[in-house]
Amino acid sequence: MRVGIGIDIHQFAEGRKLIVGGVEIPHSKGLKGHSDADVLLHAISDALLGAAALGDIGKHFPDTSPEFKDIDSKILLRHVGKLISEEGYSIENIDSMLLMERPKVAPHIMAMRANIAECLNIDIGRVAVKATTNEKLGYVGREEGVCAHAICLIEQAG
Ligand SMILES: Nc1ccn([C@@H]2O[C@H](COP(=O)(O)O)[C@@H](O)[C@H]2O)c(=O)n1
Ligand SMILES: C[C@@]1(CO)OP(=O)(O)OP(=O)(O)OC[C@H]1O
Repeated sequence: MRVGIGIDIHQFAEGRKLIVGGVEIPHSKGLKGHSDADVLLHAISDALLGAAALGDIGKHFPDTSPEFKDIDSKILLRHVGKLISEEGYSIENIDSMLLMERPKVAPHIMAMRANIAECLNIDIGRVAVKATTNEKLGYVGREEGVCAHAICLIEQAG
């Protein structure tokens, strides 16, 4: 068994959609990035790549490449899932945590888990998404940005 960790941070910006876990969440502002800035899917992608020692998302999807401009991060996560399975691994479980002051994401958690499970072709029961505010402290508390942490376990398939 191998463990992986991923952390991502994106800044809030006016005029952007707020997309987290592949779900568009109604809000006055969204997250800024080269891609759709899906902070949760990026943290999960990095955790999986880390578990297999395959580098990080910046290596696989450079933010200098026009190919990835405004890309749906579900496409990136699907690609990471494919790399993991090509290396002979299956995913035991993924746990993740969003640090986000606002808006409340609880109503969207099931949809996020379903998106992640679909991208990785695993059972939804293997995917957890949780959220906490930052109690108004720091950049998260000031609603300047969002942070996501993810960990995963993978194992040799078969
Ligand atoms: N963006 C968020 C943040 C939190 N939640 C949910 O609220 C609960 C309480 O958060 P605290 O930071 O006050 O502990 C938390 O356990 C989440 O279920 C949320 O939905 N969206
Ligand atoms: C996903 C990529 C590529 O479009 O862009 P961003 O949306 O800026 O995301 P980030 O988490 O900063 O790094 C990975 C990038 O390569």
